[in-house]
Amino acid sequence: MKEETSVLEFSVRPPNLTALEGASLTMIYIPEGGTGDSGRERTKTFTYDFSFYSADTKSPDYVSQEMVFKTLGTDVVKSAFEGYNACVFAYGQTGSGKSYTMMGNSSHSMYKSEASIISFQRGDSGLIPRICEGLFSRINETTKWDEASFRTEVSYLEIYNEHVRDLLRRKSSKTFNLRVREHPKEGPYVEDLSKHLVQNYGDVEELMDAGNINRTTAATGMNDVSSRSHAIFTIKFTQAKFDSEMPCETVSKIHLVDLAGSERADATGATGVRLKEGGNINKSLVTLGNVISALADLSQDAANPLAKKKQVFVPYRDSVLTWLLKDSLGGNSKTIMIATISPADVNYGETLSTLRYANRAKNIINKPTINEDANVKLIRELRAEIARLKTLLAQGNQI
Ligand SMILES: Nc1ncnc2c1ncn2[C@@H]1O[C@H](COP(=O)(O)OP(=O)(O)OP(=O)(O)O)[C@@H](O)[C@H]1O
Repeated sequence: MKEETSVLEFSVRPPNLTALEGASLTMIYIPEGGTGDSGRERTKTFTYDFSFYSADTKSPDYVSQEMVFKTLGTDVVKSAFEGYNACVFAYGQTGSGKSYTMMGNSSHSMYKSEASIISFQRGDSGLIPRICEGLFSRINETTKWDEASFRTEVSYLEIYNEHVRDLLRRKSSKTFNLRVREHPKEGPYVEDLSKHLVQNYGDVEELMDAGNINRTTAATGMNDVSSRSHAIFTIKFTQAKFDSEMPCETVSKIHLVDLAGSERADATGATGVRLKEGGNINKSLVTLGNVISALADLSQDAANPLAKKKQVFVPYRDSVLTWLLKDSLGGNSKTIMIATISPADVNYGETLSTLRYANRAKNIINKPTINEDANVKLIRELRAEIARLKTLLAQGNQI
């Protein structure tokens, strides 16, 4: 997706299957002699804003979690302070590193055992904890000088079989099957979703850990610690300050999304309940694909003013995921899509499909705007206009 806004990058995780290969900025190369169809064209070229290679820690091209945060996450923190909405979502087949990129290894340790939690390495934390930490470190810096006051709220939900579940509300009958509704001004939201006021990074960490334990996970043929649901961690960040002696308030919403595996159900050897999950997960992802395609068509149309305008319908409401992410897809948000791919040649087909999906997404143009009080904005603009007219008047008087 573009901006005005969006960055698209892909990352390659270390192999847990067979062969190891790498990726350059624009090329994924799978060597001759690898598994699969020998007549198949082996080299495909794609262009993205960034590519991150993390398959081999010893490689000179190796990119750490910290570097990924510095390249993408710091912009999300900056956008929040400027009053823009932001969204990061990770897309890719099961086991390709979506959860690792978004949450890091801490969440997986949670699923495994208490002992793993102790062995969790700080350097392995992903974008969500780093973005939250970045927000609070900047809040502390700013409040030291008394420049502004802040309010930060988080919520954490999962979409599983097209039902929304609150990952942070315990002991409540309203945890499952929450309704998605649409506010005329603020857009789609989840009714009765719990929101938690947080004062520091420690508060966020506690909630993240609780939510991760609540996430539905199930083993599949492809990944033992596989998340079969889409998870959305949302931060609502409000900043109040004085701008040219005028009180002003900005509100930004940051969605951090870990999508379920994008592979087809049959590729995982799934049966029964698992197949049903696969079907529903695909429904959300198919709709996401349709939304991305429709938006890409619209963007191409807009870029060509001479062409006859097509009637394009964007099917946001066809799935819970796309409805909730409506603003992040072609709307008021700075959106980053991260496509994660496996370096194993056995995953050639899925890798290619992920890269094509991401290639389509990069054509989308979002229109982010600063979310601030309309009256304060009007007064600021009028003041700027008065200042401009005064300057013109002064210049006129000099002639
Ligand atoms: N860049 C990486 N460096 C080290 N380990 C990684 C990296 N990427 C992924 N892994 C490891 O590979 C395994 C699978 O990754 P992960 O769970 O993030 O995949 P996923 O795409 O989220 O899968 P799912 O769709 O099932 O949720 C995990 O054990 C994870 O820690």
